[in-house]
Amino acid sequence: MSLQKDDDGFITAAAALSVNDPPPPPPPAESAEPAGPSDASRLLKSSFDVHVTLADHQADPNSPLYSIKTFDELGLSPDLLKGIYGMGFSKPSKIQERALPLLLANPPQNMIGQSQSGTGKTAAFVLTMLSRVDVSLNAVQAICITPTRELARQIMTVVNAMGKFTQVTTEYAIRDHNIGSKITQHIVVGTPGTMSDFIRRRIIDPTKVKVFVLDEADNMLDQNGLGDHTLRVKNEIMKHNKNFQIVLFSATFPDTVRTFASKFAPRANEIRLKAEELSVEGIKQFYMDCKDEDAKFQVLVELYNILTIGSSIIFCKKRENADEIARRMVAQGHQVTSLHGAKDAMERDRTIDDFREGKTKVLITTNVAARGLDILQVNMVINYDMPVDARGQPDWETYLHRVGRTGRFGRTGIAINFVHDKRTWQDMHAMEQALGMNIARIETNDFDEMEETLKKSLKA
Ligand SMILES: Nc1ncnc2c1ncn2[C@@H]1O[C@H](COP(=O)(O)OP(=O)(O)OP(=O)(O)O)[C@@H](O)[C@H]1O
Repeated sequence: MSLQKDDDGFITAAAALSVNDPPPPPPPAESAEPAGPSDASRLLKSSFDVHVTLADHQADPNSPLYSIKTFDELGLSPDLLKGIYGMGFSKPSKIQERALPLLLANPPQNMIGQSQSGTGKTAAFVLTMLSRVDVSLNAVQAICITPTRELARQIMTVVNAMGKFTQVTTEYAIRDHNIGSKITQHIVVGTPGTMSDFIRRRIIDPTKVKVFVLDEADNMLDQNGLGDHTLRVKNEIMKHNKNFQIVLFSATFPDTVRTFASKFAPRANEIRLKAEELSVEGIKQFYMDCKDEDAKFQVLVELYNILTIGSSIIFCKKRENADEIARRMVAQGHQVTSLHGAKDAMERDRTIDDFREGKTKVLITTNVAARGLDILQVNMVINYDMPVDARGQPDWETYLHRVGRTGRFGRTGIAINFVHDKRTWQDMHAMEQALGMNIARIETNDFDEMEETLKKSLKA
């Protein structure tokens, strides 16, 4: 087996896997307004009003946010209901309504759940973990793994907010987080490498684990990615305990991974989406035709000169590109920060916390931030480099996750793709074909038109 480090510092295994081998502040619940405006940069003031009509979306039968039930009907305990209502949730979304009765049923059943980005999958698996904990027993009973520390911290915020009125305790399994010699808290949330390390070193005793959750499950099972660690965690739990519930959630399940997922979580209840259902309606998608690679930076700067947007994320292919673009934008007077796997843990935490709180408004990053991040005020995503997989092929799953950082839970957002040569054109068309939608052109020579188009989309 050959081991290599991926772009974000994870050790990844190139060998095939066999299933038979043995606190940042919570995001505001209902507001899409940027938090805490500052005069420090021209990027910071938003001239756009983002109208959130959550009630309308939740009443529309075609929306993934629609449901016919209330949280009271989903079999949750009164303490958990208090936590949910305390977070400002009034009605379940479709995935919550459909998944929760299956997830909470006894005897426990495995679940493979798919739903569009920003539709509330986290609450579904967090409520499952919280519901299954026996608070009279001081032992790890639920384990959740997710690809990045940023996501682990975000999920923990949700666990703590939803579990606020329960006696459930929590701990992290992420790098550079201080823990004692033994974790006895009920729910542990972390990244796969650290989780498997903690189990191997007996910091976590897996014998009492009842629920094992994989968030961003397709990524966690990917044989070229984090699958090796994930399997190890599962096998450790299985050594001592045959009856635990396996819960897999993601917005995407490519066919290659789905087969493996079905073996990983046998006899699972499945909630699936068709390819044409994957796009989120509130996210308007565009492309900008740039003369060449160098011209992309000029277009980016112009875009930020004319637009005063809420918060935005710019995705690049490599860490070095993210740092370089950040450096050049700062030199031009823009306030931006970069985030990627080469930064140390403390800096990553500070960067994402500042961005979440609205202290910084532009995040330049790699695929480390492509999945799961839930920051409601993000209303623009830019694919400075189109996403491609390890073989250089257009990666539409990553595309969906990246653009899904905006348009959260019915909000509006725009996604802009930079294309500059035949190759990037082809990549963009591959996204259109895979997702069955059109990406509209934005004129790069006429800034007034550019501004008007984007403003209109954000207000739509
Ligand atoms: N029932 C609800 N009512 C109101 N808001 C909700 C509800 N459920 C979830 N939300 C909010 O919707 C946002 C998106 O939820 P979440 O992060 O769980 O999405 P997701 O489906 O996991 O997305 P992704 O695929 O990008 O990870 C969060 O801010 C969450 O607080």
